[in-house]
Amino acid sequence: MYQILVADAINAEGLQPLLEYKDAVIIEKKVTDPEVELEKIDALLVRSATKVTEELFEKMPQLKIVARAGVGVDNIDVNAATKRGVIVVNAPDGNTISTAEHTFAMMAALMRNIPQAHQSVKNLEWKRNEFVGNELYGKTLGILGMGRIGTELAKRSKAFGMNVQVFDPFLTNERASKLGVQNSSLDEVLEHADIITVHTPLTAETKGLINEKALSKTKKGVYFLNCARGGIIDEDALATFIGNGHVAGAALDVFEVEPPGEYPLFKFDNVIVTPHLGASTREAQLNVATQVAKEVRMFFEDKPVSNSINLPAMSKDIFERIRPFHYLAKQIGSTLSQCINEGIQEISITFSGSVTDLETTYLTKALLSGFFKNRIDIYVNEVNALLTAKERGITVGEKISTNSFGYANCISVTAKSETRQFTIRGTFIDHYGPRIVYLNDFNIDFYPEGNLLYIQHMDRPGVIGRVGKILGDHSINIATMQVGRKQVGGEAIMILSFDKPIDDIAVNKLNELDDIVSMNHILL
Ligand SMILES: NC(=O)c1ccc[n+]([C@@H]2O[C@H](COP(=O)([O-])OP(=O)(O)OC[C@H]3O[C@@H](n4cnc5c(N)ncnc54)[C@H](O)[C@@H]3O)[C@@H](O)[C@H]2O)c1
Ligand SMILES: O=C(O)[C@H](O)COP(=O)(O)O
Repeated sequence: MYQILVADAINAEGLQPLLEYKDAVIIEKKVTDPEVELEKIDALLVRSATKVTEELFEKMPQLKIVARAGVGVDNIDVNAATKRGVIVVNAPDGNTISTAEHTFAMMAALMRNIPQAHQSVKNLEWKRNEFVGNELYGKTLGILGMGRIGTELAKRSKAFGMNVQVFDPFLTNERASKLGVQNSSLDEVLEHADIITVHTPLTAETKGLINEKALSKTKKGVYFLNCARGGIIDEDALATFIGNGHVAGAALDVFEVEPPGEYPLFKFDNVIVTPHLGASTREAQLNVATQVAKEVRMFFEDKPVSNSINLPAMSKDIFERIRPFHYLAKQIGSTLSQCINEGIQEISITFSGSVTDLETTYLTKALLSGFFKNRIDIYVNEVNALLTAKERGITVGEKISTNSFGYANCISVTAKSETRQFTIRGTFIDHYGPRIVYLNDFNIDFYPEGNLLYIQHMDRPGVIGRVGKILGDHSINIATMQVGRKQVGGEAIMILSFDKPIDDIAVNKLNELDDIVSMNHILL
């Protein structure tokens, strides 16, 4: 009998597929409840309240699946789950509409002072002049993160006559024009928007996306909304800019620490808040609970799950054969994604040599999952990679070729954006491991792992030395260095690897060097 622990408040009706499952027993208790025998639990169902940490995994040796009844998995240590072979599933689209509607409601309430006016009338006051608001009509809404929720919010805002300007590094102009929004840089949105709302996942990259520097680029009188995750807008910086009158107000549904307790932003009348209610509608809760309950049941019935975040659906035997290429494909995808920081329209993958004996479609999906890692919040894996690409308007092509460029096997990938194309090739060499052997027209040879710096530069005497000196001056030890060039004195590339992450100050110094054309920090 499988023991399923429902640790957060999950809609009971949605749990029906599990309640009806004769091989399972449902326990509705917190993970901290002393009555729960954590060591016997097979499946864990959570929302955002329960933190599923490495420490918790250690206490749950029988755990096989964690299901998140919602989108954000930032409360789950997915790497720790993967290491332990625990599958993680979520419900990516069940609460999209509810969250977009909540964000819209917060925006309208903020612009018309509704919470403040409501409280005032209930205090037996009648201060009509104090609560004069602003129309949404004609205002520019800046959306940072144009995924599912950003897109639904844009549609609603356009219906209210707003101009919508968006920043999402992975959005193509073609898709933006289909959605009727203006595809812009972060700075353009910051400079022009009257209201700015964030809808990215919380990742290392988006933490503090709106910080003091970003706030100082905004118009005086700008409004901010955060119905995504606490921390995307730096709360201290926001408090400073509300305090000095630059930011006219903010509406927040999420906080860096939840519940936030004594909170500096609460002292401002022009900050309105809700307790993480974005997904709290009957419809969304029924949707997400049903989705995850079905997924968990499918998993226990040995059927493929569709919103799995971290594990492939295949027999152990086949997985062992494909594993080295699976790793190579993922690293190629992730390297490619970090080398080309713009919206991609097309990804073409060509397999050649011995790898063609294997299930190449699975490798294509692995490559895409590497590509989407850090770009979107749904931890794309082999199960949902193609669908995700389709949803993002990316055409994916796969073919087999007899040309393996002299290697025993080769995976060659070309990504096309609106302005350019980028090709990367990798191979797996027995007893040696995965290698990237071609990068954007240059032959090269490096191990795709760790902290890397990809530098495009001019092949001039002293460039390598100057790079080495700057890194040395910042006490940064170069572990390996590979160089490639097409002709003497022409364009060249360098791939450096480091034992530990390199700091921004050193990267900025390197960027100042004359002969450096461009630089990408790659974390694999
Ligand atoms: N308040 C709530 O109750 C609630 C409910 C649902 C989701 N959320 C939060 O909202 C987030 C977004 O949800 P979604 O379903 O729209 O996710 P999504 O994955 O569909 O969209 C996220 C978008 O952010 C973009 N992005 C990633 N990094 C970026 C960056 N640095 N700058 C700009 N854009 C970037 C991605 O390209 C993607 O299009 C979730 O991650 C979750 O944390 C909150
Ligand atoms: O990421 C999500 O799905 C939302 O933040 C909802 O979180 P909740 O399930 O705790 O309401």
